Amino acid sequence: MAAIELRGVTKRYERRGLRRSNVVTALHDVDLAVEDGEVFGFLGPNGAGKSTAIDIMLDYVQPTSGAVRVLGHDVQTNSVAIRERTGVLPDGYDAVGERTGREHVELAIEAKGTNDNPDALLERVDMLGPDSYPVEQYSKGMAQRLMLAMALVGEPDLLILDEPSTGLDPNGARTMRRIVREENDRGATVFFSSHILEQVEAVCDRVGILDGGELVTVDSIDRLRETIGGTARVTLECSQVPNGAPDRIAAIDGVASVETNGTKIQVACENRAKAPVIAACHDSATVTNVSTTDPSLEDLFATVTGGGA
Ligand SMILES: Nc1ncnc2c1ncn2[C@@H]1O[C@H](COP(=O)(O)OP(=O)(O)OP(=O)(O)O)[C@@H](O)[C@H]1O
Repeated sequence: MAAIELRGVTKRYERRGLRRSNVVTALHDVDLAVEDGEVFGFLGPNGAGKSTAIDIMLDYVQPTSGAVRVLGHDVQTNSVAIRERTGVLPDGYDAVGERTGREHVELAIEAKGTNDNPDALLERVDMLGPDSYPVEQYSKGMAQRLMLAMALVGEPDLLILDEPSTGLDPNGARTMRRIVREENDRGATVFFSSHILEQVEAVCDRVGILDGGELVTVDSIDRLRETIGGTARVTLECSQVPNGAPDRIAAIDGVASVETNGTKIQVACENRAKAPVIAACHDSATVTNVSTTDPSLEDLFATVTGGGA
């Protein structure tokens, strides 16, 4: 079963300007199915429509047209049933008020009617300790960790995390990745949007890339690498770079550039050309070391969206 299903979803907003108003299409005819048990990463440049799509999944915003089902329910007629089984980390949460972090977690437990242990939840996000003072004194990263603890209440079947790494230091980002994996191992579906491509690459089964309101691609990162290509790099260290080797490598289909530096040959090429490059070098020299890097998700993102990450 699909945990999240969007069919032909379009969302238009009326944007009121100082002089005149116009209509913005935030999502255009989006079809998407996130399977039960997946970790799905939702990527896209600023203004691509990611938050709008998430708000529609949570029934905070209604689509102009199209249908949305979450955990088997229609979001517009059954949002209460969905929210009971979903943990949400909203984008840009502003921690205000005099309640402590622990009190916020207790309220979330009460609202969901579960018997979670607040200390255990706070400990999972490394917030046991700073949990006892008012959240208005929290830093951005602390507020983000607290929101994550609240999202985990009740072992939700679905976690929807909007830009979960916002404000987190590297330790916080690692905690976030660990929790995403633990929740997924428990059986939860995790859907999260992010600009931080390494985060997505580290934990996601599949990614969807949204650009200008259109879902331009949905695939596993490995398959995206294969289909989109991008630049791989091969560095070969030889006892001595033989005459003619750079030219022979440059002639291989898919090779973009060849540079030599002392006993090193550095090659930029398409993924498919890596093996022939290594073989050509082995044929003509004694190779002492080979290292390769795949095109990064950042390269893929730039290729798909026609810009930078
Ligand atoms: N309430 C609103 N009224 C008018 N336009 C809106 C509204 N909310 C979003 N938009 C517009 O819809 C488009 C998509 O915005 P959205 O916030 O969904 O993008 P996003 O991918 O989440 O961006 P970011 O990565 O910057 O958070 C943008 O052009 C934005 O200006």
